[in-house]
Amino acid sequence: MTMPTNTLRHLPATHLWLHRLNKLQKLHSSASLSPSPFTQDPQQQRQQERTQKTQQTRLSNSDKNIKNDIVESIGVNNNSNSFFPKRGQTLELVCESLAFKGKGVCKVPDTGFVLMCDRALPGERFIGRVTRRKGSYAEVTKVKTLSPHLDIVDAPCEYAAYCGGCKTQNLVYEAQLKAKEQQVHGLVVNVGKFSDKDPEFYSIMKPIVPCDFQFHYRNKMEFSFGPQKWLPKELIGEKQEGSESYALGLHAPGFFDKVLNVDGCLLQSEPANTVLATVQDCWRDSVGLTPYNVYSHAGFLKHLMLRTGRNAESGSLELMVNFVTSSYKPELLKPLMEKISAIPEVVSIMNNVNSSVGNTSVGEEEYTLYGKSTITEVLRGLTFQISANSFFQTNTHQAEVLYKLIEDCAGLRGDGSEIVLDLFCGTGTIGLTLARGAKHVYGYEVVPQAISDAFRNAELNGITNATFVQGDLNKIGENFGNNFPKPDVVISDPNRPGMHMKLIKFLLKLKAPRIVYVSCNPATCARDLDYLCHGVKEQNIKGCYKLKSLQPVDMFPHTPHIECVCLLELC
Ligand SMILES: C[S@@+](CC[C@H](N)C(=O)[O-])C[C@H]1O[C@@H](n2cnc3c(N)ncnc32)[C@H](O)[C@@H]1O
Repeated sequence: MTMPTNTLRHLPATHLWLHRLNKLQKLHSSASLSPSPFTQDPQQQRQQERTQKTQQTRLSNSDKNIKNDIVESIGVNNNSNSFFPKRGQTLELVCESLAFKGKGVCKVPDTGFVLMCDRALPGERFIGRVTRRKGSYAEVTKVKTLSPHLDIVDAPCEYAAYCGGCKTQNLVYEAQLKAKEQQVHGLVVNVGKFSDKDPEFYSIMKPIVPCDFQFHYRNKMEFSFGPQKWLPKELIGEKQEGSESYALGLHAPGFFDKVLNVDGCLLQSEPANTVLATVQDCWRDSVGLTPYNVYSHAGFLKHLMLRTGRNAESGSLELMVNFVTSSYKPELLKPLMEKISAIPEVVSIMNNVNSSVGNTSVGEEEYTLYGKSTITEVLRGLTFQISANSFFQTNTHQAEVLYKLIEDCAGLRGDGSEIVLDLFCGTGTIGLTLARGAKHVYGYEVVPQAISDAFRNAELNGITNATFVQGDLNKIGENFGNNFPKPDVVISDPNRPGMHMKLIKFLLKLKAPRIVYVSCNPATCARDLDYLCHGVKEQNIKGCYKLKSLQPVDMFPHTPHIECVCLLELC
């Protein structure tokens, strides 16, 4: 768990406003943070509330239930009679732990009512203002730190306090790991209903696997263009005009329309930072390169996506630069391309054209402007070709660790006699790494492009015993399972909502000897483990699996994300 010294290098505070901000923060010695780091005019505030309302109504019932379960996982059953937080009320609070989205958990003394606070760290004492009540808990905004957490460190990134990416850069890494481990423990006990009084519990729950590299670990970053730089409240007076106010950077936390201009990101590779700095240097001076406006839908540049891979033969880094634009006008990108293609690691410049009013980065059309259309990456000895929109694990180094754990849990005999079912297979990476020791791998995935990538990856690596099928695992019918033999091992790697009840029922009926459940959301993971092991009482369904091990893995230091690899064996 060492941090390479070069990763601690501070980005130079290139902007006057950042210099001033750093100074201001030092003066206030982290004791005086404004309720919101970003200014909001009333119209913006209303827009934010409307967006959040829409997002809330989109939450499915199961999402709502799991949120309540998560609050329970903090160890409190909030009784609404015990405490009615009023909007605007200020309270002195102590942050106890971190919960979903990295929010700090605090409890009202005496009643134990749960309050969640963004960017509050475990052990920190602060004054919080109640912003809204959300079902069984309320949200507070930090007004002033009274005493900081003991494990506080200087965040190496100058944008850390404002950017939506990193939430805990100012917490020493060991404390980040401890907080993540505690979060998983709470969820497994309270949502998963596994007792930590059981003598076996601590041999099942493994300590979290740290990430060797806490910076420069991301192989893919997406930056957005915007017509206005989003400034912290303290520095709003320094607003710039004209093209100088155009932004290229990361979204302010929770805002799809506000872009914090950044010159570099400590989570991506050094060559990717060189590309970003090169684009920042010249895009505002180039004629016709206007940023896309998410309200008026005018403008050309939508996103800049940077992917870092490795040349399979030489092992050297190679970079793909992908411009997402609202129309196809390659002549406008020419001046940028000339500068970027001179960077030795850049082997591919792509243009995804997305003319829809939505702000997604996948284009209806894709053009290769320079070099090749894919880059390669090596994982567990296999070579993968990655196109601009392919899904690939975003931390390659830690994916090696994760996939080794998955292989160990799968426990294939290696004699080529066993069948593997790889659910939510993406581009087939897990299944393909297991195919060497299996008789046949069957992968299921909803995205058609990922399925064609999986077939191409199989071919590239000379793997002939893998079949990939496109289909929605939330909509499986009675016939699902008729097209493949009974598996010896099921790998299930769903995205954040976890597994649909239809799939849980299918697995309980299928009764494969082993299930390796890989999860990027410990809350839905704990819920699904409960269903598979203890059953679903309301539906009179019995569980038939025993949890043998649960291994949290830190794939994304400084962010709230936690990955878990769980091994279940048929009782
Ligand atoms: C966490 S990723 C795992 C990808 C892959 N196992 C890997 O390690 O690279 C989850 C995958 O599930 C797919 N997915 C999401 N919902 C799905 C559904 N309802 N049916 C099938 N696949 C789905 C996503 O497209 C994504 O590729």
